[in-house]
Amino acid sequence: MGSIEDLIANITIPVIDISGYLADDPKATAACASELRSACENQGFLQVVGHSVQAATQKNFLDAIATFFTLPLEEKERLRQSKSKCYRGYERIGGQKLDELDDEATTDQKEGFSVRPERPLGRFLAGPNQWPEESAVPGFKEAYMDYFREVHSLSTAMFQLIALSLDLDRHFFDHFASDSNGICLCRSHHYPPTPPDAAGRTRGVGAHTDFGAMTLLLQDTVGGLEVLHKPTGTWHGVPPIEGAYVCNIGDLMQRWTNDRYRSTMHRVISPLGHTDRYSCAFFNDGALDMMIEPLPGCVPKGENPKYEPLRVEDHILKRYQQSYGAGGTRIETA
Ligand SMILES: O=C(O)CCC(=O)C(=O)O
Ligand SMILES: [Fe+2]
Repeated sequence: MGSIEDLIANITIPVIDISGYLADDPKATAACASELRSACENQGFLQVVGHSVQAATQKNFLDAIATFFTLPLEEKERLRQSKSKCYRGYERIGGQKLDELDDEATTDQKEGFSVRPERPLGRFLAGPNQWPEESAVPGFKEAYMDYFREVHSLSTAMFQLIALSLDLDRHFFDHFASDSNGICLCRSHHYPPTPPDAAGRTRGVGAHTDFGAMTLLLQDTVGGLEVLHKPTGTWHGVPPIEGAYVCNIGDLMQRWTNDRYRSTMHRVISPLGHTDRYSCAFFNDGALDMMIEPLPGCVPKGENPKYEPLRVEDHILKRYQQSYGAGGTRIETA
């Protein structure tokens, strides 16, 4: 048996090439489903390469968000999320606190911009997006929406692969992943660098698990995302692979699979020196009225499910209230 140091040194985040699956090759599909199953049952994190999102779409998008974040704060604040009544738009540094491990934690040192499917104002999270003037960041909205469409389509394909990995019908999650009332969120982030003389390591995003079912994260080449290996309590960097998606299971999917697939704690350490980091997380959390109850195939014979059925809206609303403060539904009208 190896030592604990060997174990820790050998912890890696698997990289899965899904090109064969996307090309409908049955053998490659079976291999991808099996690799995905193992990643979801163990680390709860993987990186996806050979996917369908065009490199040019990613590049235009990353360029567009970098330009957006250089706007003066007053201009970005005009699009602030709290004004939108539906969690869309700009979030200044410190707008969200995600650390579940430390009650005293400082707020996250990141700014963000959130876009969701365009909807009339009404239910929780429904409403119009907020955009800067076209002249302020030319091409921003178009680059964002092109990216949104492509990553949403990849997310649908990933849910089909998750279905196959659980020996379910390939289309089992289609309704969840592509419902026209779905509450997807495409949130871009900017992590300003920590000055070299700043004491300690700065929290970009505090330790947390994701709320929803599955996240697809595009990160640039700077690095800083770390994943917790619970048995040893050690943090492991997710090495940036240009163009790849970091894919992770969220709390809703952990519950759906009766704890078979893992929603793993992760955090971001701010970049040091003079480098800014940019990333974008795409969360596909189904539609508000959907019920999540442990999948029959995930409950061992003779055992009861570990969880009661749960409505997506009840779960997501609670997590928003925790991370944005008790006034999770607080609306600023100014
Ligand atoms: O920016 C990153 O690398 C991760 C962001 C994240 O974990 C989140 O938005 O939930
Ligand atoms: Fe996260």
